[in-house]
Amino acid sequence: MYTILAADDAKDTLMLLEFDLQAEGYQVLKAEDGESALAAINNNNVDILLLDLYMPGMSGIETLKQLKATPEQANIPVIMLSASDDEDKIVEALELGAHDYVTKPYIAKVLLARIRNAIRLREKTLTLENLAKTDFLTKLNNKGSFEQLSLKAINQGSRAMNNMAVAMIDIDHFKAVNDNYGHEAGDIVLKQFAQLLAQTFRDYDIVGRVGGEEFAVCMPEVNQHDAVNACERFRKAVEQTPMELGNEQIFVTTSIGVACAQHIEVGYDFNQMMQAADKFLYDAKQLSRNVTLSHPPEGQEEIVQQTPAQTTTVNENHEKGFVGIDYQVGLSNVLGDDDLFKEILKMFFDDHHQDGVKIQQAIDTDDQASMKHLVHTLKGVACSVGAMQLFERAKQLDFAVNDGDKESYQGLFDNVSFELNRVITGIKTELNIV
Ligand SMILES: Nc1nc2c(ncn2[C@@H]2O[C@H](COP(=O)(O)OP(=O)(O)OP(=O)(O)O)[C@@H](O)[C@H]2O)c(=O)[nH]1
Repeated sequence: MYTILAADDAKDTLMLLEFDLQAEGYQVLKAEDGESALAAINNNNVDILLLDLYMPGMSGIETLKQLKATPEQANIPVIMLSASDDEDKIVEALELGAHDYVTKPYIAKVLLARIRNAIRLREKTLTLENLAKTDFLTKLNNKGSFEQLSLKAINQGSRAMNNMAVAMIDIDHFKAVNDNYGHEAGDIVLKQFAQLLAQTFRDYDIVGRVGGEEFAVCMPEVNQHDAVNACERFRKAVEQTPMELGNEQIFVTTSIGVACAQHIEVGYDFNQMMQAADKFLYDAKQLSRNVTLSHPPEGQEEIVQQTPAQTTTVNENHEKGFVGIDYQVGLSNVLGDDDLFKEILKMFFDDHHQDGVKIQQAIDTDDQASMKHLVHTLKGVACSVGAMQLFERAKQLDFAVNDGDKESYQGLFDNVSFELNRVITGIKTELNIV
């Protein structure tokens, strides 16, 4: 149902308008001066404003100017009502952005037709506004809209609002998803990830996609403890929720940085808070990934929530046993001794679950010797436990290391890391390692 606000100082006109418009099924709000009209627009979703030119206090022209100066309200169509034939005023109103004008006493049939016209404009404008605010792929708020809504929450709620938290959320090793499954599959993962994000947070949290594989949540009225808990709930949900890629399911993980502020006031620098959350996200990526990181509450250690292993994993073989491992190949290497093979897998887990972090460090510090040792060892043990995909990927990186082809290290390593995470998580799950 459309809501029409009628602003006129003549009570009889207001009554008549209410009667005619309600009969057509519109919801009608009434204001007797410009100030009350603007207040009513602030507090309601007004679709059309019928605005008298001459009112005591704030005139129709002044009210129109203020409305057009408020970005979120500037697109509400305004139909001026005028008993005068002051053509200059009517022209002025139209030039200030009024959609139409109607002379009083009005003819109901004509006024209703003009309102229907204005409603068509309103619908088109709302559609365009929504398109401009929405991320085309995930249908979440885009970056601009996320920031605008968060600022609005600060400025609207500031009198009552004590706390606010912002989380920056990034999918781990997303490039490897694209590389291994294709860009289209990457898009499907982004959509499902976004859906999970919108489902997990509260309705009044503001959720947006702020970069390629980067998302953000603004949580009004939340203290740090609750914000970190909410993010942890989401991080675990991601870890446990299969992303459906047609015949295949893959699992991804996510890293999260959370920044909080207390005693939020009008004009609070939201950008600063986003930057702080971004910094924690960066630290989370450096630390291990699949982790939520936030600043310490007064006098306490940094808040880190983490599961022991990263869990970027694909589980298409899950029901068959250890993910990413050809069990029969590994088993045959120990002459079919099942218990011994499981012990070896446990040793593989103990010795190599941090290899991803170590190799990344070696790349970052250009430590060729460590790189060579780590990759070569990983390649060898991957083969001996039957992790054949991991073996193939480590082999390619090993070649590049031997050739000193540094430019390709990071790309090849991302593939190794992705596969290593699958294998490590599979072993952890199958052997119930906590
Ligand atoms: N499919 C798809 N991929 C995207 C989109 N936007 C960005 N990407 C990809 O996201 C990847 C981001 O990779 P990186 O910034 O290297 O980060 P990452 O691989 O997620 O690794 P970490 O963040 O360090 O864990 C790039 O490969 C981009 O091409 C998109 O809309 N669709």
